[in-house]
Amino acid sequence: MEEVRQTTAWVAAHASHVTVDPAGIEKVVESIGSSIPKVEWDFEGIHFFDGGPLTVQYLLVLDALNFCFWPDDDLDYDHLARGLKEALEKDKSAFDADRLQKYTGPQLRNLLNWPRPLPLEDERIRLLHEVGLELEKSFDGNASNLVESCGKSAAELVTLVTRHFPGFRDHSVYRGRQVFLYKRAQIFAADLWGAFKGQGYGEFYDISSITMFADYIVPSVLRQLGVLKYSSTLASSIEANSVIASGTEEEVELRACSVYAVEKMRELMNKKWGKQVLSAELDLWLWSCGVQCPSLQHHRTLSIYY
Ligand SMILES: Nc1nc2c(c(CN[C@H]3C=C[C@H](O)[C@@H]3O)cn2[C@@H]2O[C@H](COP(=O)(O)O)[C@@H](O)[C@H]2O)c(=O)[nH]1
Repeated sequence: MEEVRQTTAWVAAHASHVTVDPAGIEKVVESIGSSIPKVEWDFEGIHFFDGGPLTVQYLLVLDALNFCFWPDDDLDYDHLARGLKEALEKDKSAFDADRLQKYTGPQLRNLLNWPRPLPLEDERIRLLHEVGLELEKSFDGNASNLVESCGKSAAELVTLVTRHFPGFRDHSVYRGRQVFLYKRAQIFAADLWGAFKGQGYGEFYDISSITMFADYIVPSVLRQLGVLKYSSTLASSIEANSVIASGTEEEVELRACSVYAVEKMRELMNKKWGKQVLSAELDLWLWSCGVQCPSLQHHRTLSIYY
């Protein structure tokens, strides 16, 4: 995760479309006071949880598919989390490694009870197959074995996930440098931590090493709060709902500056209030604000990473 912190900080220092405003950070930190509003993991009540290895399997499948809902106006993350939960409740073997390798687009739609093709459906299927194949090859079919092999380290879990599953290697090249975001790999660790309440499969001694999860909701919340400022051209293209191509300077800056800004928020909170705040907690609070405010316009990038 040090790579994520260092490379996103470099982008923030060289960015020309997105600025992180220290005064905006100061204001937000002042306004929330010494404790961030506590948001419970699964505040929506949409996730599968049985307290055992099947939950780990569910979360890996969920985070393998946790990206790009916006091209369909009616689709959002809730549909995925709830759809996969209901599928698993109906059929406990739905996410067995051999089954994951065989799903087709129409079968996935059917599983999620979604009436039309999903955005980036072929990619979703490719990633499901990848997860099934690698689980079978290296982890006896079980995501719980993957988690057990990380020695209760979230950083090690992210390393293992990105080493074994190429689809989780979320990075970009920005002005000749490689930038690491690892959004879905990190959110998998945070989801385990949240679902298992820091115990069992969710026990990580270094959960503080996780950064925020660079998606399309949190940047728009940070902008609304005055933490991020956009150039006028970037602001107009987001307002016009134009697609911002994956890997462009604008897109990388939006994501990297969000990671950097949340790290700065947490540093300031630690300094001001002497409290260890986790980026994962700040993230969940910011994300929950964003999804409760559907009028917030977010950037639109076709990407398998978020
Ligand atoms: N930064 C950040 N991004 C997150 C999440 C989550 C869900 N986390 C769950 C974990 C426990 C909670 O109870 C949450 O349910 C999804 N996303 C991203 O949002 C976007 C979907 O938006 P919309 O199209 O409106 O549904 C998409 O990029 C998706 O990848 C998060 O926590 N943080």
